[in-house]
Amino acid sequence: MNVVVATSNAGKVREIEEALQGTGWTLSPLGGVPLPEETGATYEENAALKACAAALVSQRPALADDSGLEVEALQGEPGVYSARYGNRDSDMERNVYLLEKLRGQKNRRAKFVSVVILAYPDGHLETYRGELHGTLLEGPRGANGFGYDPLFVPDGETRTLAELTVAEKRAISHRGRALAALQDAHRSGLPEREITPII
Ligand SMILES: O=c1[nH]cnc2c1ncn2[C@@H]1O[C@H](COP(=O)(O)OP(=O)(O)O)[C@@H](O)[C@H]1O
Ligand SMILES: [Mg+2]
Repeated sequence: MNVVVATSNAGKVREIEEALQGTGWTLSPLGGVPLPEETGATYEENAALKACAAALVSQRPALADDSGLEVEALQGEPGVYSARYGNRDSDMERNVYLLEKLRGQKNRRAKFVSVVILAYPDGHLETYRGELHGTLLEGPRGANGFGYDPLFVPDGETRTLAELTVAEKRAISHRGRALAALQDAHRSGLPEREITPII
């Protein structure tokens, strides 16, 4: 199967390529296809917007991830707005913004959520979800990964996500789990597919 990876986030591309290595699928980059604005209120809606747009334009199956960090002490913020949190332009600035919001806060619990959608040009959608629970540090550690990885220590780990290799992160992460569920569904024959007309 030739699948378009509907993201321009280099960190996600790296993780998706590593996770799907064993599938035998050919993964194609988005190319110049512009992704729609994320106007949805949920990860599911945003992932569907991105995957459907890419599937329609390319006329091939397309895979999109919409994800975010939900912080307990901030009532689930930044959630679906993680990519633009505080209107800051870079991962580093968003990490600084988050640390400021959490200054003096004892409750550092948070979780990552990833929703992966595989959309087909005929309008079929497959949806997979993964979560990763952990705690947020008071300063960044590590240089791997992307986004909020340097602040996040998964439960059962002493290292941040940014101190793990791509394979180590995949084995436990929200995105790794969603992508593993996708592979399981395809290994055991094509899954029941939810039929949602795109147009
Ligand atoms: O695995 C992760 N590690 C660290 N941060 C993540 C991870 N997954 C999602 N995020 C954060 O949530 C945001 C999710 O962004 P979104 O899925 O809307 O679009 P994007 O693909 O344009 O980044 C990321 O930009 C990042 O800040
Ligand atoms: Mg989003």
